[in-house]
Amino acid sequence: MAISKLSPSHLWPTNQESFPYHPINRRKFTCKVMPISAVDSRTVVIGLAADSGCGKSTFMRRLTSVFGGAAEPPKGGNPDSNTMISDMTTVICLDDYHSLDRYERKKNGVTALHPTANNFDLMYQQVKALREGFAVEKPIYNHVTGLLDAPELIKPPKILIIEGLHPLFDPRVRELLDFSIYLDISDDVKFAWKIQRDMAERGHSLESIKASIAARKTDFDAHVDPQKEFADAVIQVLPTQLIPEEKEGKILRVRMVMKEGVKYFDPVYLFDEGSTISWVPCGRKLTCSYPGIKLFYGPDTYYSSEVSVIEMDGQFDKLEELIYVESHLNNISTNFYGEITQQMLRHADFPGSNNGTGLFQTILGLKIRHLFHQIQQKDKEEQQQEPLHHRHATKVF
Ligand SMILES: Nc1ncnc2c1ncn2[C@@H]1O[C@H](COP(=O)(O)OP(=O)(O)OP(=O)(O)O)[C@@H](O)[C@H]1O
Ligand SMILES: O=C(CO)[C@H](O)[C@H](O)COP(=O)(O)O
Repeated sequence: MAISKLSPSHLWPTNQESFPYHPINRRKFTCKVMPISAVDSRTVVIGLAADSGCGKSTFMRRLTSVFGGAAEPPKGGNPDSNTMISDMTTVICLDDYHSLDRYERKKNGVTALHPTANNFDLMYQQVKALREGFAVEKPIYNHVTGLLDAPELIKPPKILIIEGLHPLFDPRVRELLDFSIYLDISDDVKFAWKIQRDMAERGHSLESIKASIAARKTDFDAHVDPQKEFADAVIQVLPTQLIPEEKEGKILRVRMVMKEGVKYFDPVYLFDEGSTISWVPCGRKLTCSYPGIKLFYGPDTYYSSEVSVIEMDGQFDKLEELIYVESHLNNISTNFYGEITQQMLRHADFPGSNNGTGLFQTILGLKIRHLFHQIQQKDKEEQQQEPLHHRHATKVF
């Protein structure tokens, strides 16, 4: 069936057994009513966009660890839940808003990246509700069976992270985000990572990996990639320029593009804010084997927005020596000298810990912590100015 002929009943599963109370189809969407306490600030919402296999889970592990406490699936819930909860954060996977299950997508010849296969109305309503302090019953897309399971209860956390293919696709959802990130992995590197994971860990053949990338390419280019224009920070992962023709993805050139003028976010800089700087730190204080390390910092434009870019090409030999580079970075929002290096050492076994992917993900984690505290502080000040009887109001959705 052509996509244009899909009716709403195809867009949302109506099988009562597998999905007993879908908020949109089975009943009017209601949220559990939760009182907003006088001292709590609202939920801060962060969006992380990337294609599948581009390092979202790894980034999430780095980010949630900055806030402390282990992130775990909801206790006693569906073992195939995609949600991760820690003391401060809840990470929800936007695959849960697929409106077509794997079999319906196949039947209709549509990929999970196409907007038709996703329920953006529900995504918007539920992210908005959580941001405003209401619990929601969110669907679960089961990656094992390819079906939509019964929903799970998500309570409003202090920090909500929505990660997946389309957090920046719908302008209504974009408006709800306090900060957004896009992981932009170049085709060569994406291919190398996919091969490494899907061949080595999942037993897929080279041909099937190539076919899967090709099948997704049109929808990726049309509906996922354009979201990077709207991100507050983009991490671009490219093959190194230190070795000519290197395309294996072993040595990476990683660029962090940071928009200017984003509320509560001051771009990181190297040595001198606003200057253009190229720096090879290898020498007495940093051990570098071939091909070495090169850093770059400077102003630029990105989709007509003013940005600052910081770049690192190459990788560290001794992670503890990262402190030397860290001491020349500014606006990094650390709580103490050496916190970036400490975080990187703590997760030395995560992919990308010896290069710019791990470094910039860690820095963004610290920047998001700073942004969260700033919003909290502002909420507190506003609440103190509000008359007491307004503060104890119970919100009804
Ligand atoms: N920074 C990195 N450096 C090298 N390899 C990486 C990096 N980040 C991720 N990878 C590789 O890519 C694979 C996918 O990473 P990860 O599971 O974090 O991605 P994902 O976007 O969450 O994927 P999916 O959406 O398919 O679950 C990992 O198994 C790892 O091999
Ligand atoms: O791009 C993806 C996001 O993770 C998945 O491919 C999408 O969710 C479809 O899932 P499945 O592979 O189970 O059909």
